[in-house]
Amino acid sequence: MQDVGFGYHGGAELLSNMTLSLQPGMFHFLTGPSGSGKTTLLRLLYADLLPTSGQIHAFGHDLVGMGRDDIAALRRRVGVVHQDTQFLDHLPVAENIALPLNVAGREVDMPALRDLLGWVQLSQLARALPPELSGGERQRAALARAVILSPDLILADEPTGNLDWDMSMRLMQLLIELNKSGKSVVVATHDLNLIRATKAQVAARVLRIAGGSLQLAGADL
Ligand SMILES: Nc1ncnc2c1ncn2[C@@H]1O[C@H](COP(=O)(O)OP(=O)(O)OP(=O)(O)O)[C@@H](O)[C@H]1O
Repeated sequence: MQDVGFGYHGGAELLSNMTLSLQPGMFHFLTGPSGSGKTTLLRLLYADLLPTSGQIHAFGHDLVGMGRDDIAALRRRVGVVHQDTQFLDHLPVAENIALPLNVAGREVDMPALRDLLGWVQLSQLARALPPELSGGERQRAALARAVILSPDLILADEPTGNLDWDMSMRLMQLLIELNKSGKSVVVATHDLNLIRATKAQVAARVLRIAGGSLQLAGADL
């Protein structure tokens, strides 16, 4: 993104002059105080919001002025784990995870789905309904759903928000594995301990939003 500015409803700019390049295969943290605009920046990255000024290019396309089909194609290359994960509560976990395939009009590859459930350690809960899951299980299901279309970029918004330390690190481990397999990962979090623990395992770039601008955080986290 180049010189991006954004304000909700055409109001005052929440984010200003943001220039950012997400490198393929890199792990990024996005940090900053509550209300600084982390979720807003992620939403700009998957074209859920359009910038008020500046340009955003993703996978060689300019997001501003993109048609609906192009945006749908872009979204298939970006997996999002939302802060407040929503599931269809009447459908079992496995079917919720497979939903993006159905939406994209693709066949469900059952062995691949079983592998994915195993990877997030939810095999035993494949037939459970979402309200029966713990917070950590929900977040792992959300991650599985975000990666089922094999996206190139994974955006996770406070994915460990309500989880205890062990469960947070388990989830981060999955994101680290994805990154090591070549995916770009962006994790929004204000948990500096989580950032430190992750940086001990993977080279990560830490970006901080402060006063509406984006800065590269130093080693002094
Ligand atoms: N849909 C919206 N309409 C108007 N204002 C909004 C909207 N969504 C967010 N905001 C405002 O924009 C600001 C940034 O919100 P955002 O959710 O991006 O911050 P954040 O850094 O992700 O916060 P947190 O860490 O608490 O999740 C806040 O002041 C928020 O009230």
